[in-house]
Amino acid sequence: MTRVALTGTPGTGKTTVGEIVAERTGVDVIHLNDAIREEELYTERDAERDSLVTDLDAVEEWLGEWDGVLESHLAHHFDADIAVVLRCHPEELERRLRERGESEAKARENAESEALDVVLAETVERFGGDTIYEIDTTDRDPEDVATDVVAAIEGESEPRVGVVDFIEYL
Ligand SMILES: Nc1ncnc2c1ncn2[C@@H]1O[C@H](COP(=O)(O)OP(=O)(O)OP(=O)(O)O)[C@@H](O)[C@H]1O
Repeated sequence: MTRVALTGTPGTGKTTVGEIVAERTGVDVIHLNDAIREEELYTERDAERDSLVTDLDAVEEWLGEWDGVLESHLAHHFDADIAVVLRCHPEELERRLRERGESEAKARENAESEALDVVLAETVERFGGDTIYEIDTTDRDPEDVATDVVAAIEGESEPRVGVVDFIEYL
């Protein structure tokens, strides 16, 4: 097994898809956001944003030589053999986040970040183009998206970047 970074803007479906991939393949999946809280891998609490400031070095150390699927919007900040970047049209992303109970401001902020390809750009900067599998989840079932992720993990599909253009949302 190798290490896979499963990343994407919040709401693109990483947790949902990660769980399906784990069930289908038996591969170990770490939901990093949970681990950061449970293992106290943070430097401080950001009271204003009601969030934790991740200690990237502490996470790196905690991960050690672990192999499996690392699922988080921060997953691409750590070493991995391949990166899978989930994408979602900003309008659908906003809807998903609102349905999940996020504030309008938070949903809008994430939708704008998705329109600007922020996570993809960060992932390309770290991984280069040859080990990234970008997958559009818009109008798709999580089960179908999981099938694409498994294909990427098992080396049955080609790396690809540049599959969406959401800039008109802005
Ligand atoms: N392919 C999909 N189609 C429709 N809805 C989806 C899809 N994937 C996930 N969802 C829904 O969107 C919401 C967000 O999904 P999920 O929590 O898996 O996203 P996430 O990327 O892990 O977010 P976060 O980074 O905040 O943990 C959930 O309510 C989920 O049911």
